Amino acid sequence: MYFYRNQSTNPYFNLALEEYLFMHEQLKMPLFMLWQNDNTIVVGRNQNVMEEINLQFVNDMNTKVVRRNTGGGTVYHDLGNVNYTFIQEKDSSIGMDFSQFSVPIIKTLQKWGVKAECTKRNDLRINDFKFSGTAQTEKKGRILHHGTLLFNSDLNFLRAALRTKNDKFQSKSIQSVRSSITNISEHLSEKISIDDFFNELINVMQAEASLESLLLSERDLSEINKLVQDKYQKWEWNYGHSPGYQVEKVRCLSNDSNPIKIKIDVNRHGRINTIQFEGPFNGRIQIQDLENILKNKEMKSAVLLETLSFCNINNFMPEINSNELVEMILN
Ligand SMILES: Nc1ncnc2c1ncn2[C@@H]1O[C@H](COP(=O)(O)OC(=O)CCCC[C@@H]2CCSS2)[C@@H](O)[C@H]1O
Repeated sequence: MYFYRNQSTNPYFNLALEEYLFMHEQLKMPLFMLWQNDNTIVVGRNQNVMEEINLQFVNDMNTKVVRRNTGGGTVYHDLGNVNYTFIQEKDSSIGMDFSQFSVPIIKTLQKWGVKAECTKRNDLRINDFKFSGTAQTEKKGRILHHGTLLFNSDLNFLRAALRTKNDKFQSKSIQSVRSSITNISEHLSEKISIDDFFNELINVMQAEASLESLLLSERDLSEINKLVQDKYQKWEWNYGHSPGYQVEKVRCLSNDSNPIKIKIDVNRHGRINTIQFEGPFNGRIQIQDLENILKNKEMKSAVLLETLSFCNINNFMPEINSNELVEMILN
């Protein structure tokens, strides 16, 4: 089996690398890769970012948001979380049973006296608390199966980043399955570092199949970086790609305690189909102008701010602060 210890912690690069390894015909298989992302939310292919994350917190904390190619829910990664990826030919023995990929992880934890179990959804749990989520995809007779391992992540940060408001969403997007979570390190009786954990996992894998290091060429790296530029760093993929949705939310301006109801219909490219404001502005002709001006604009801070400044909203509706309005629309 080929092994790649990916040292990059940049999520855009890492997801591009995974896609490249999976799609590249000439690369060698089966492959096992270990990697980490620094401070990142990773959403599933068919999810709506706006429905899954606390955008305000994520922006304030400079957390990156990136969409992956596999289905399933939203997870948080930091340097206390380890990711693994298997890429191999799909033989008939796998079928829909991906539990075999958790065997090395369960064995590694067993060495330290920790009993982990694989659920029907292929989550890994200790005493019913989840520490690993997995997802997979298949193409051209190959499968990619990957998973997270919470070793000593910041679980409070994780909960805050994934905490959502009570806004009403309607969409066909896949919802995350929220669970009670735990870090592996909480269950270890000896002091074991994340590097020890990496090394033990590699030892266990080595005992199962001899590992040969995979080397990437300059050409591979330049193709991966192209994928970063063209896809993984782009708003269009990470935010815009969500299935279309409608959201209804209630917010207040800081200088007015009357609630404003905002109804937004967003298409599958992240653009506003229609937007309606109800409340203190009811009946004002200018609000209809505002609703029209916002049509077809991306649900993106810079675009909305530019639109509002272009139409000089503060001249005709001085009670509205553009920054505040954009926050209300997006968050
Ligand atoms: N890092 C991490 N590990 C395990 N569980 C997590 C993590 N972050 C959040 N969660 C919990 O899982 C649910 C979502 O569970 P859900 O089952 O909906 O989604 C998943 O598990 C997807 C796993 C994707 C794995 C990929 C591997 C490499 S790139 S990402 C979330 O609401 C939290 O309760």
